[in-house]
Amino acid sequence: MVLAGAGAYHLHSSTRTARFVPRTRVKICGLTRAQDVDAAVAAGADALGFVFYPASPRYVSIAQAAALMARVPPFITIVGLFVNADPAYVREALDSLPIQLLQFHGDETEADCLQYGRPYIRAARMRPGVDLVEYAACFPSARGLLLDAFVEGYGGGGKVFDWSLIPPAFDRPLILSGGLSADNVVDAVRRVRPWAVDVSSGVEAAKGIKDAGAIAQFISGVRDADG
Ligand SMILES: O=C(O)c1ccccc1N[C@@H]1O[C@H](COP(=O)(O)O)[C@@H](O)[C@H]1O
Repeated sequence: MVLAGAGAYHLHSSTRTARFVPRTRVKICGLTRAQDVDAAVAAGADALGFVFYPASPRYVSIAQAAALMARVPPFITIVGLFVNADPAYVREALDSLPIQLLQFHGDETEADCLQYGRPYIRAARMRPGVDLVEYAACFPSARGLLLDAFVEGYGGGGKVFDWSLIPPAFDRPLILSGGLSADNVVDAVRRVRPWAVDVSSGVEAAKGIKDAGAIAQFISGVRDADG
């Protein structure tokens, strides 16, 4: 590996040739409290996720989200997460809030995701038998594929999936999630070399309540793995 500014050259797992990998982006998801937004920003998060799925313990209303998002400084991406939402609700959120990227985590089709004319990432619920290449081909307009473990309730389950299900030469931006924490993120980044990692449960003291120390440790682990 050769260090190069904010990124590094790593051996590509399938071709064994060196490939430049910029620093791994970090998204902290499921923020419900002002102090947790501040902690994620202070720790160096690249993106913050807000869950607009009423069944989630991390659900925030549009009014709550407005207050939380107002704290976010420039150049940190604000992500709105939806699960099989009524399009009118998504539109209301987009009209009222500074959401920069949509995350669709339910059973949405590409047409469902595209109707808002905004950049989006599409969650793939990973379990044995899922063909990621085939799945990704259904979402050519997605800016990236977010890989999460298949869990009841669509996501945020704190469960790790088998990373060997990811095809080695997959050529779309990958956001790795599902049961990540400071304990496994170094290994995850070194093995998968994703574009970004996304975490919710693994940096929580309780559901929807983030732990500032765990967020800082998580991001520090990602930086170590990048090093
Ligand atoms: O966070 C939630 O409650 C949630 C609910 C429904 C769909 C997705 C949700 N969160 C996303 O799930 C993954 C994995 O989270 P975890 O780290 O395993 O808890 C992550 O992308 C969250 O953004």
